[in-house]
Amino acid sequence: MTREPLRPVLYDDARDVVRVLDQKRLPVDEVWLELSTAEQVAAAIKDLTVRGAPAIGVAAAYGIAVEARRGADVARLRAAAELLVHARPTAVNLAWAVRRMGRRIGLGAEVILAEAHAIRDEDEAACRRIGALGAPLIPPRAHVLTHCNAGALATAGYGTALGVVRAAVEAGNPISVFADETRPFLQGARLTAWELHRDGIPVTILTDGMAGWLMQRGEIACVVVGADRIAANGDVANKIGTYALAVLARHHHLPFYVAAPWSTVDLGTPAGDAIPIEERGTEEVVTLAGQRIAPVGVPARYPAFDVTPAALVSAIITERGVLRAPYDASLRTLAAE
Ligand SMILES: CSC[C@H]1O[C@H](OP(=O)(O)O)[C@H](O)[C@@H]1O
Repeated sequence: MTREPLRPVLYDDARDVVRVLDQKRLPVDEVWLELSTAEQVAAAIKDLTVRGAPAIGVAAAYGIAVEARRGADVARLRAAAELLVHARPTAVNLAWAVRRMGRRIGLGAEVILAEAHAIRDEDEAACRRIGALGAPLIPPRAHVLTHCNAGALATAGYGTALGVVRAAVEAGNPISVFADETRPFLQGARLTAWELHRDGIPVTILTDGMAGWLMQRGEIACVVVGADRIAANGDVANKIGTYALAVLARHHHLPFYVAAPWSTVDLGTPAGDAIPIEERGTEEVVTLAGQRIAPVGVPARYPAFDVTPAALVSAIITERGVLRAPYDASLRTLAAE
């Protein structure tokens, strides 16, 4: 059963607030927060209240629009843009959205809000197109492995990797999903499982590290993940753990697909080694639901993303088309269109 489409970032025109579904609270509580300043939106991006490359771009766009609608002058709007663009470093969608909004600063609140709405609407349309182009790649009755959450919760709606899943199901392919829990924020166990279960799509949670064994047993047909930044050579930054899945998929001769809107492609970054990788506080690693799980005094690491070399990517599914290697050429060709 498919319910009301899930859209995690909305704008209330009547009350001039940005409404975000608090993804720290899912799946236990569905809590909507109302944000009225750029500072509040930046904080919500930083603490993963709203997360996912396209979703944080949409949130930042509305963070500038809400300031404009509440009377901010050009100086304040530029300060808001500067604050928001630095909220997280890896997902290029954030900088892309803020840069696009920056070109509207000075043109009036209605023009600015209309641009934010356009960014939101275009992203959901891109996700639906990605789904339509990606669905035919999924084998009949496949068990699809995904990592983190590249679903409606990570976008304006419908999702990228989960958009491919949704479109395959809508096309009548009775697939099911294995969702890596994706420590430490548990985007898979908490968010992907919640949104697919909500849509009646079969989903099974795996702990991180199980996928290799299931691949070895022939229980996984393909991998479909999202992306936070795709470099000009096709290298892909995505949630930490993605690279390991790409290596395993290659070892087991399984397709490894990346689904992302064109706003995630960054032709200004030549290769993956130039993508800034966010290092988050290690409190998230040594605690689980607020409970300490590691000895005090033992250090931890938390790079929030890794980079999968283009050579391990079977195809990049965008709304402009399905790209194949060599990606430097295929990305350049689509950019020129
Ligand atoms: C559709 S992009 C989703 C992308 O963003 C996630 O990171 P985070 O949850 O930290 O924002 C992850 O890398 C997903 O693939």
